[in-house]
Amino acid sequence: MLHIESGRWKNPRASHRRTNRVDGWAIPASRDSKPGGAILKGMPSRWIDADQTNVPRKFGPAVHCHGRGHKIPPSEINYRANIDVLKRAGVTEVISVSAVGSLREHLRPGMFVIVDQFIDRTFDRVKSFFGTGLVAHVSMAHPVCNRLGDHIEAAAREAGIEVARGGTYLVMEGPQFSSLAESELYRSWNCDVIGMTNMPEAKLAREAELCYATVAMVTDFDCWHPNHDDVTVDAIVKVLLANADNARGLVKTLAPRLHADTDAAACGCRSTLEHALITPPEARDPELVGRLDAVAGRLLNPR
Ligand SMILES: CSC[C@H]1O[C@H](OP(=O)(O)O)[C@H](O)[C@@H]1O
Ligand SMILES: Nc1ncnc2[nH]cnc12
Repeated sequence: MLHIESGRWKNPRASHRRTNRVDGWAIPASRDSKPGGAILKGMPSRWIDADQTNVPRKFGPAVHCHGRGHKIPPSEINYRANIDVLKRAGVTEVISVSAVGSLREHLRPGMFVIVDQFIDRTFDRVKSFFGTGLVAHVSMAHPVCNRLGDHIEAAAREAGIEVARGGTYLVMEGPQFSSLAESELYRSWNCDVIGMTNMPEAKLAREAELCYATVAMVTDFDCWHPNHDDVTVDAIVKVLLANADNARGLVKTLAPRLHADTDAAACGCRSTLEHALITPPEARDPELVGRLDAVAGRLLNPR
């Protein structure tokens, strides 16, 4: 529902120019294929959704991946454009704040879960920046940044938020919610929470060498719990609104911690492409190489 990605930028002025030059990934043709609303116009002051999150200005851009007014369904989000534009903006850390259903008794609505694994059951989304003309295989063994997870956990505890560290997020295609048989299947796979948006986002963030973490805000018990009603949008929105202060509190507490982290630059997430490109330089498609100037610029156009 409220889904933002935040990070820090190195040089807002320069990134603004670069963003205007290439408006998202793959030169989007329509307004809806552009990244989420808050980042559309490219002005740094508009990227920060201060009215929604009170994100301190220096913290960086916030992107509503469903667009303003929640008009874009999970399958239609241009995940590549969102990540590409964040990379162009100089963002280095992406934190996804996502509504999820709980698949576990102990993960109750209102709790925040810092997930550390995903099972990707989506099937109708483009999942890579790479492809014919330049093939890359990055590791997704550990899909989230543990360093960011540590900061989020510490910030949540400081802000007095009930938080669980670790958990597996099942990403379903949607937009319909799960059947009872599906919900039970995911529980039997030891999944902890379920949502519709974190894939391919986490994969693309990894390809773009961004640190990525998810704060999953539990809003419901999906449809498996005998003592709770089946999930509805109304119920989700109610829980989200009741927890908006916690989400704001977390972001506020987190921002100074991230800025003070002198280990960030050496984080392993920043070099995931190092041994991932398999197509030799002479066989690469120049057009694709050109489009990858932000995502893989560190390797393709070393300074
Ligand atoms: C509003 S119900 C379903 C919707 O909520 C979650 O979105 P997000 O991850 O952006 O918070 C879920 O994944 C669905 O897209
Ligand atoms: N039960 C659920 N299933 C899928 N996505 C969700 N987002 C919030 N609750 C959800």
